[in-house]
Amino acid sequence: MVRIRRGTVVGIVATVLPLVIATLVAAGLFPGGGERLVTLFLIYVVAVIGTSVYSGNSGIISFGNTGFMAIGAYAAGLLTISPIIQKTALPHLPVWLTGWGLPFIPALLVALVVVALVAIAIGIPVARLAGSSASICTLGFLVIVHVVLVASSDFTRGSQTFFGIPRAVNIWMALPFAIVAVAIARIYRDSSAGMKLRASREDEIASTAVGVNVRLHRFLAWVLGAVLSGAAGVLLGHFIGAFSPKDFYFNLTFLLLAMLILGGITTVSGAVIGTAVIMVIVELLRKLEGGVDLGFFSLPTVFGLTDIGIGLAILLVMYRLQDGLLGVREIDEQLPLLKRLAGGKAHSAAKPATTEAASIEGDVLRVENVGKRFSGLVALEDANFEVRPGLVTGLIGPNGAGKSTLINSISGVVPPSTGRVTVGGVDVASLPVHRVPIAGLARTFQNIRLFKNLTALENVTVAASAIARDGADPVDLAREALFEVGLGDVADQLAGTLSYGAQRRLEIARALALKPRYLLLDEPAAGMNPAETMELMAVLDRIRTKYRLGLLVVEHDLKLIMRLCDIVVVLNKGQQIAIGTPAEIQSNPAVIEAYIGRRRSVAKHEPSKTEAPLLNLDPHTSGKTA
Ligand SMILES: Nc1ncnc2c1ncn2[C@@H]1O[C@H](COP(=O)(O)OP(=O)(O)OP(=O)(O)O)[C@@H](O)[C@H]1O
Repeated sequence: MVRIRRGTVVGIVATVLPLVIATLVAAGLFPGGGERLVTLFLIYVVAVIGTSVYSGNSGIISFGNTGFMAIGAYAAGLLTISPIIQKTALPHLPVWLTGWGLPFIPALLVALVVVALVAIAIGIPVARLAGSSASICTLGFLVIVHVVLVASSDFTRGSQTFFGIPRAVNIWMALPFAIVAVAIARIYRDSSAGMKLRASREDEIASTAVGVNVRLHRFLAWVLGAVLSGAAGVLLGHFIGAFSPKDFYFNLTFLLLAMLILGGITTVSGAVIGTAVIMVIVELLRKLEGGVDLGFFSLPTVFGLTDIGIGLAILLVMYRLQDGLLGVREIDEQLPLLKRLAGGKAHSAAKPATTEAASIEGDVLRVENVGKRFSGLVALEDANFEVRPGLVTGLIGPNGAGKSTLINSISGVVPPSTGRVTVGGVDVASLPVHRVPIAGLARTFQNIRLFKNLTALENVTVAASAIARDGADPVDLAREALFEVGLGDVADQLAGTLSYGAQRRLEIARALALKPRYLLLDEPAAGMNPAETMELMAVLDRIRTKYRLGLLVVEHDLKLIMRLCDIVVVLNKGQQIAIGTPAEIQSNPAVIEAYIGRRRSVAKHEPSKTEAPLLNLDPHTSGKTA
């Protein structure tokens, strides 16, 4: 079930209020031209929002939504066109399509079913793609729709005008559609599904690592956006009454994308603002395009002035504001008054986690003969060890030893070439990557991989919603995890604006929200100052005791490893060379040789460094030795 929060409702009201006011003003004061213009604006709002549901949340620019508008317009037009006009305009129409003459709403519903079926068929391959490949695919779809419409002259009159569509859409018809489109898009954006897709937009690998099925969510957004675009096409068709395939091609696509990008692609309110701004620019420039005589000065006709103006407006806005006029946050998340109405800052008084430990005794994480080859390079060979609940296992080794490769293999990000990883007997490698966290394994990354344009709370909520069951609210679970790492007070800040140490802890909170049995930490203290490292150690020590979590920690900071770990595994050049307690590892000749060998080769090139101790693993006296 979709939870609709107060903030979402405030956001919807704040976004649709200007639409309602514009409608009332146009209908009351400017019947005729003004009313027509605002009706077109409302239809464009539906169209731009259709594109934004997929493009804004996934970060993949779609050129294909205009294709869905065309399908909607033609499908509904075929059903609403009067049988008499149909006989003259489309004499070769198959019998089963003739004489329907349906009212607007039933025709709209049938057209939306057609659009949804096409979107489902196209969405299966499109959802598998990311970035520019997906964009090119949507462009291909637009071209195909155009060519099919031109070629299917029995149904569409080919490239000639398809006329006789009843003008069933006026301002009062367009307004509720625009309101519903805004509401659907905003509810989707704030829902757990929308948040997951936005997370994948920020970092696909990290989102998969917290249980997001990226393909599924891309697919859902694609179909939802297509249906909204289809509705916009039906509205436009029944507003203008006559159209041809070129009306739903590159020009319209460019116009809609300009509206979306200018306002801010990631927000619903940005889509509405962008639509309004571009409509104003287009109207002004269209008046100037044909030349204007001001009496003392006359402007000549400038061909293409409107398109040039739109292009310049985008350039100007992007130059100053990379994320569009509104940026990455909705209008109600920026204006203090609306923020207060929506509930303001996150309640920092939320209870710290009291949830029972998820660890189950006996569910050991076993790494059995794990190896990884990258083409000819053996990055890792025959790693064998266990991680037990409530214990901290350290993974150390010189640079290039294979530590990250091993963590990636265990967490499923890079499938191992040989061997098995099991949790309580379940083979982790046999699971899709996004199921690995649900099996009890969570991780952080060597280079911080947060969803930077999502708040701290949203970052953690994405993970919490992967495991929330029995009506548990993921937001509450996320707040608990934030408190656990001492970030309760910054819940509403964008992750990218947090300090480095806080970002590292936020990654841990995000992993913790998955309620894992095992937490894999890839260099959690990298780049931290001593105070931040101490704070981190306290957090790690607390959570492993509290939840009986099994921790596997990769670290170059041997001081931290010796203080924190119960068991240490040592890798060198892809081989597991030792395993034992910190004291055993400290006196292990193979380990000393691995580190000393490295120091010797460093010393050859940098003689001044020979004065540093070769290998000092004493937690009380060592510095960073690797
Ligand atoms: N995707 C990849 N393709 C090819 N080679 C890789 C890839 N990832 C890692 N390697 C290689 O595998 C070896 C082990 O790398 P890995 O990053 O696991 O080492 P590490 O112990 O984590 O090093 P560091 O401490 O510097 O992070 C290195 O030789 C590295 O160049």
